[in-house]
Amino acid sequence: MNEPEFHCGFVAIVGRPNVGKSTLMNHLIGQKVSITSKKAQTTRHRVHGIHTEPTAQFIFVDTPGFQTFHRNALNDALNQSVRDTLSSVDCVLFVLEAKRLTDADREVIALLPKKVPVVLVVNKIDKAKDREELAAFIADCRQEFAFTDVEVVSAKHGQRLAELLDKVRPHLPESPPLYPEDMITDKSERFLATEIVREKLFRYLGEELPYAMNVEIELWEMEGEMRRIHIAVLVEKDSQKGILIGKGGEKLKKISTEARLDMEKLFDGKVFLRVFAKVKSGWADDVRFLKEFGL
Ligand SMILES: Nc1nc2c(ncn2[C@@H]2O[C@H](COP(=O)(O)OP(=O)(O)OP(=O)(O)O)[C@@H](O)[C@H]2O)c(=O)[nH]1
Repeated sequence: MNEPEFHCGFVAIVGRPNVGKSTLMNHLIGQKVSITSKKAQTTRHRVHGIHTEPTAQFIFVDTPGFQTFHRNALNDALNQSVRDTLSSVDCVLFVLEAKRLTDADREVIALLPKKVPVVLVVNKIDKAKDREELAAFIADCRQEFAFTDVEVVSAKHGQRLAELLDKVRPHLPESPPLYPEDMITDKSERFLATEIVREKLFRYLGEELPYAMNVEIELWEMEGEMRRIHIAVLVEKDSQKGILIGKGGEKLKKISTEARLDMEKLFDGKVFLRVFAKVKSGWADDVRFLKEFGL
């Protein structure tokens, strides 16, 4: 008897910040690997999540959101990285929030590829239950772009995700699996550690957080079973450093403690974590520096 055909391919998830891309990817691969928060722009790096079935493997690429307000080298680099991602995948999932089509969404639509199938994913349908309104919304969206297919989902509640996969599967080329079956992510512990710190920064600094901020690992050592980790938070100005540290160092302490607890859970071992602020003036426009981040 012949072996059944195997299909394997890359799927990009795009959309403006906050539409639910990370939540969607986490549910599609069945485990939390990308950090979500209420603030925009938490996933700055390209990451892979993998979903393997008996005859197919979906390799998801989570792309950064778009920043429309601060135009500098950092954002140009982010947009370029989105374009590069979209031209190199087998299928694109374009995510929208149900009944919300904004100018920021249209900016993303403008970058959708013409030669790659694009499935429109209308997310957060738990917040938009009226069927007729939803149908009218989808019809409006179809005026904006020639989507290959459409699916309505609730990423957060895991609704209609199997149906969504059914619409992606036909676009995966015939190929053996590229990753081992039990692998759900190719992100390293180091990357996950910086994502955890980034999430805490968003949570505790909120609107005060400068967008041009990054997180860098300065030290990563194993001491027996314990990980010793030093993480620098790069800010542009001394004043931002002050905001980050907080009165009597309270804020940074809280960020650091919570990040450590999350890391210990994720890595299943003891962590000694030091998080500190560092001023790197004008770094957002320094493209050479960005390259060190793989952007
Ligand atoms: N009600 C509802 N909320 C959702 C759903 N999916 C995601 N969210 C929420 O929307 C917010 C943003 O979700 P994320 O997954 O971080 O969004 P993102 O598009 O990855 O955002 P960026 O990383 O900023 O690009 C979070 O508070 C999620 O809990 C959904 O199906 N229903």
